[in-house]
Amino acid sequence: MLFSKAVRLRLTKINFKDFSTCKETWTPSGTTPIQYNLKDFTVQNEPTFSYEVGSKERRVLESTIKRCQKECEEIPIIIGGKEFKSDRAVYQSSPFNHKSKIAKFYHATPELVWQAIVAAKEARIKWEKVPFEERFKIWLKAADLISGPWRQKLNGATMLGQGKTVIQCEIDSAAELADFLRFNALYAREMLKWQPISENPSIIKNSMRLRGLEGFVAAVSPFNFTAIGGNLAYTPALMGCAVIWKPSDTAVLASWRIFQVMKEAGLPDGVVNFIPCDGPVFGDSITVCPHLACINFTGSVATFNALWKRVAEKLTLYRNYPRLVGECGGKNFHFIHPSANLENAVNCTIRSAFEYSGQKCSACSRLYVPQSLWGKFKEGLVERMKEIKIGDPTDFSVFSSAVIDEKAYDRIVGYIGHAKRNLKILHGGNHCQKEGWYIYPTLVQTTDPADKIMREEVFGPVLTAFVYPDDELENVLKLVDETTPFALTGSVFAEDEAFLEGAKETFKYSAGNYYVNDRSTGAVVGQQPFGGARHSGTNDKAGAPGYLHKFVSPQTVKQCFIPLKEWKYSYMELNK
Ligand SMILES: NC(=O)c1ccc[n+]([C@@H]2O[C@H](COP(=O)([O-])OP(=O)(O)OC[C@H]3O[C@@H](n4cnc5c(N)ncnc54)[C@H](O)[C@@H]3O)[C@@H](O)[C@H]2O)c1
Ligand SMILES: N[C@@H](CCC=O)C(=O)O
Repeated sequence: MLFSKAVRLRLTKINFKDFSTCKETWTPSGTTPIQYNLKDFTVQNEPTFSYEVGSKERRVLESTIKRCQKECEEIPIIIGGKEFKSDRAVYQSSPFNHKSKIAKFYHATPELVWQAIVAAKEARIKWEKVPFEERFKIWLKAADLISGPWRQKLNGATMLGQGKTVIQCEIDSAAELADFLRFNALYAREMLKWQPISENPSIIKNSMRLRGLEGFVAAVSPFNFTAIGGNLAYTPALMGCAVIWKPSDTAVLASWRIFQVMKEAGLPDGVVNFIPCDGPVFGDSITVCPHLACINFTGSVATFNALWKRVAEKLTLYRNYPRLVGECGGKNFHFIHPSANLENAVNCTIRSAFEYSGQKCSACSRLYVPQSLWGKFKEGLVERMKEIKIGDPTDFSVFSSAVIDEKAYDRIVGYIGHAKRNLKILHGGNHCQKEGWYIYPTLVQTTDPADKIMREEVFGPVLTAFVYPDDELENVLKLVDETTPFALTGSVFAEDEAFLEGAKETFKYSAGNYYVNDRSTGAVVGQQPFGGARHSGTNDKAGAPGYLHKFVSPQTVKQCFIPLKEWKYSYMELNK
């Protein structure tokens, strides 16, 4: 059965054939009802709330957090709408209080992964026939649920599970997630409008239909952005694919909330299957299936390379060439020109390097400052770093919290150890794992611009500065471009227009998201489509229309209305 009883009841009230007149209203609690004309809807970025003391949103979030902290929620594996468990129980705990378990879940066995593939393939047959307008309806409803009644459930799960402060939750699990759903529905609608030319449609009619990918899509998501998991799993579904979604172990609760919202919005069972699993077990299971149509991945370069290699080894096994969409790591730069506005550059650097403890793929981790500005720049950074409060994010006065888990803690501590032994630590360098995985904001100075700390992704609150002689500007620009294999984000700070023009050319391939006089983080769906090339990924730009093309296999149809009465060409007759 394609739809649950509740969804069937809802669908019978709506005439899906006449979308030019269909206006449906959803009323998320506490928000103004939004009217969508499904043929011509427009969308806007979801505004973020302020969480002032005494505000309604703050009260609701605080009570959600309390409830969530009291229970350790049990989360099932979901295959074709049915719940499963395995004997491999795993717990998600708060990074800032590793004794506090917030969720118990189960790792799927290879057998369950295969069962999910079968369920997805079956669900796809019916799902692909569901008209796009009907899919848009589900997506827009889900976005409204996220803006309204589900907002704090998502924010609470992201705060407790991934250690994000309220503003970091709000821009991720509320705004970015709702934006992905609404903007992708809009982009899909625009995509449908394009049709090939039919010079005389009464003789020949050309058309193109957008088919979902044949087989199944495996969505594999990282821990650090709740919204990215939602985009990875549900954008292929919007385009008619069926998905098995492996969330990150350290973001399971927030990912589960997305799954619940999409179900409530009316997504039929089996279209997206929720499969928590050990990473390599999942990778090995999906890559031996001939029906693998796409891996939609975000995470580290090492994991994406491992998956790519597995697919390459099995290439002749597959019915289709699997599409590999991968957004990976970064080694993002802030380049300060002598003409820069110092205060802006310092503030932007603090936010980019230390918000969410540097655990954004876009976080600034290498800084280039001219000798002429270094004294004041360093002073400005250190002054602000002393003011940064690190702690439990349920205390709304903290700027950032602990890093995600022990593995991340050990990796970052390793880089700090390297800096202590070989470089100069200007501020910070301390860490403590007693209660949570705490690493304090750290500023390092290196005289070797090719040191490993300038080349490798640290993914923590460690910023390394290289001070360059003002008269070496051109060489340093080239150095910035050539130092690392990554090309995700980068920012240039300058008031000198001629320099900015030149730098834009030098850095043409150094960053997929290039910023001028702004921080290297904080891309907004629809405004700064996100992704990088080189080893930062396949640069398919989440949050832009082109992304959707990865999940369709278009079919061109030419229909002829005039029978062919002669097989010979006329010139053949003339030459007889
Ligand atoms: N470019 C972007 O848009 C973007 C966005 C967010 C995060 N990132 C990157 O993600 C990384 C941080 O996230 P992470 O620590 O969750 O990354 P990760 O690579 O450790 O894990 C990502 C996902 O892959 C799974 N996994 C691990 N091994 C696997 C395997 N062999 N087969 C299949 N799946 C496997 C994990 O369980 C997880 O769900 C950083 O490198 C960061 O830069 C990039
Ligand atoms: N899109 C986010 C980064 C996502 C990766 O972690 C930003 O622009 O800061």
